[in-house]
Amino acid sequence: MKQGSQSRLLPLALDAALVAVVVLAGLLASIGAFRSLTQKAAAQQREVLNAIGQSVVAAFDLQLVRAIEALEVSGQLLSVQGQPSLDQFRRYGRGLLSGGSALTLLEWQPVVSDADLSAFERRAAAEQRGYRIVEPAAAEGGAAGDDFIAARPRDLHLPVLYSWPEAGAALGVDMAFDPRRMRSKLLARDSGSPVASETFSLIRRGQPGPVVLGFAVSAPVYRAARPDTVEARRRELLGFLAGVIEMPALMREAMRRADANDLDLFVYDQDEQHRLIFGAAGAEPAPGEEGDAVLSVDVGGRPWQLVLRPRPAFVGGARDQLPLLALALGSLASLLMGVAVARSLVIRRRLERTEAVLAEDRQYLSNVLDGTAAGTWDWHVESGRLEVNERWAEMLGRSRSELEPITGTTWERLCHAGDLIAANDAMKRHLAGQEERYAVEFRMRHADGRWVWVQSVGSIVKRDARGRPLRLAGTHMDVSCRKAEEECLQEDARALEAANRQLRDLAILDPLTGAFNRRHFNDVCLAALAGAHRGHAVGLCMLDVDYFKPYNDHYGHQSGDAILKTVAQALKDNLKRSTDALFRVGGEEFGVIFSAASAESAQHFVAELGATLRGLALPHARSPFGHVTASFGLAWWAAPTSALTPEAMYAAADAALYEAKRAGRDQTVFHRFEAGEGETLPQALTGRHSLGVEAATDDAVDGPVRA
Ligand SMILES: Nc1nc2c(ncn2[C@@H]2O[C@H](COP(=O)(O)OP(=O)(O)OP(=O)(O)O)[C@@H](O)[C@H]2O)c(=O)[nH]1
Repeated sequence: MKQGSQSRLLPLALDAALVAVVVLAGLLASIGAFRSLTQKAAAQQREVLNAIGQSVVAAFDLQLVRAIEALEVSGQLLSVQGQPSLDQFRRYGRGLLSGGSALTLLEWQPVVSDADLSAFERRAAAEQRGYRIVEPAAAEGGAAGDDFIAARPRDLHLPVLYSWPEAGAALGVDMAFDPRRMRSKLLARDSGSPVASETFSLIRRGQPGPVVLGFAVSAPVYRAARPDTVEARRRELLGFLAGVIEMPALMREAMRRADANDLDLFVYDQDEQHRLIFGAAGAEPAPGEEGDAVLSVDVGGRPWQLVLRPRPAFVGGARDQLPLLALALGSLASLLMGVAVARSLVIRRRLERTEAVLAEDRQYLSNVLDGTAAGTWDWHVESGRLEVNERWAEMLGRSRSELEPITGTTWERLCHAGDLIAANDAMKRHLAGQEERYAVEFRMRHADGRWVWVQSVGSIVKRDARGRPLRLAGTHMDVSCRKAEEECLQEDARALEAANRQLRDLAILDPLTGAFNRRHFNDVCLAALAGAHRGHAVGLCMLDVDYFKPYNDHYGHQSGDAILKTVAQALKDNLKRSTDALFRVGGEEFGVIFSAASAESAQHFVAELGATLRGLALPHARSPFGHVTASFGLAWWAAPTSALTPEAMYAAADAALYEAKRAGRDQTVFHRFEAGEGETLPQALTGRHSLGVEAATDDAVDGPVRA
């Protein structure tokens, strides 16, 4: 039991494992496709981001480049011209700040030594009223208020002498106060080219409001055209033409572009601890995340890093749904494939079970066929092919291989010609639907030459779409033994019938002459009367061979028998109708019952009998007539009724015979009875003329009953 359940569970477990493998493989493939598509989508997204990034950079880079180039050119020009005058500077300012430049402020910052500072301040104040050289009171000089103090003493001062526009400018502020500002300026001095500062809070004296972040691009101005060496540049430095750029203004267009694309923009200054110098409002500045587009820009010698971070809207909008779709469809397909595999496995298991049952049935059928020793046949109607088992051929003392190819013709060739028609008829009746089963018995030729009786039973097992028979199958049984038994039985029956017939003949026939015996007289007489009662006349003729005793005595008993036989045969030959009958009622006495429509025909009939006997001319030495003669007593009833009895008939005919004997023999006495006459036995004869069986004795054969 346990082993059985294990053997059932094992295939189930294998099936489940197979389904799991199929589903898993499908899911893995889907995940693989998802990942590859996701990577592809991410790459595409990066490309899009980079393209947007380029556009964002382009939004401010050109302005910057223009501003820096303009500052450089102006710086070089001033290097040739020397210190600019106020008017000259204003012209520069007007020119540089117009035409889409990123610059919002232009300053002239001459180099002033600490010793010259006071004189310089006085000269400047003479030109610009109230001019004072100051610096922010706090170290971080980004305040917009007036919290300024007189410039502290230092080796070198860089006071803003001119500013364009003047409003909000850091006029008079000594830029040397801030080492950070100075770092870029000194770099510019040494390199001979404009250098951007790091970003800082712009100084906007007298202009309250929010701190504005910006940076300055400082172009060095030398006393002569741009010196070749660093030492010469340091020595010849006249001052700086500084252009101020406000970050919000510079980045406005870039921001707009980033915003329009659902991107957050962050700008980092890479030179100093990766400082965020510009960021989208509300967005959390964070180190570069995966998915960010990072671009590097050179801003007047300072490396900036732009980070574009996709917002959820960008990710959602740009995200390709294909990977998710592929994952979903792949997973669904895997599950469906799993279901399909499971279904096919279930069907296969079911098929296996069905096949096992079928194999069992086949084995059972084979056992039954073996047990019954039946041959099987399977007839393919269209091709005529006949598939048979080995037993089918063995029945005929042959093997299948020696009969191959086996077709309907093979069967016909082996079948007895006398049985073919019956077999074919049975087949036709079954094919026509007249009989539910094809069942027939026929003989088939055995290899040793004898005939084997075969019982063939079968039926249609396959039809085409239109119901026409395609295949018939059935069995062959060797029924030779039964047939032989039947034959014996039939022979026995025939013998029995013959014996019965003989017995019946013995019972009703006289063994010597073959005429009906006396016992049967009554039956025949009654039958004749039954016909007579339907309105026909009837006659009974009794005849007795004359001088028969002397014949026996003279010729011997055997000759006497021969005479009796000859006489009986002659009388039988003269009978006219099937209802006419001859009897031997005693030794040499015969009776003839016959129909005769008239008295004349009855007499004629009897006369013919007499003539026939005479015609035989049988010699009789002891008869006065010289040959065998007989006396006839004829009784004829014109219209007998039911009252007429065999006894009365016999008595009447016998009486006539007696008269014929008395009258001299070899003659006929005729008694004619009209309607109602001679139908009852005269009282005196009652009991003496009974010819019933009980009255018949062997003694009676020895001599006629005489009245
Ligand atoms: N051979 C032979 N003789 C028989 C048979 N039956 C009866 N007989 C004989 O028939 C004879 C009848 O003799 P009868 O009755 O005297 O009559 P009959 O000699 O013919 O004289 P009538 O009838 O008066 O002419 C007897 O001798 C019987 O033995 C038989 O079956 N065979």
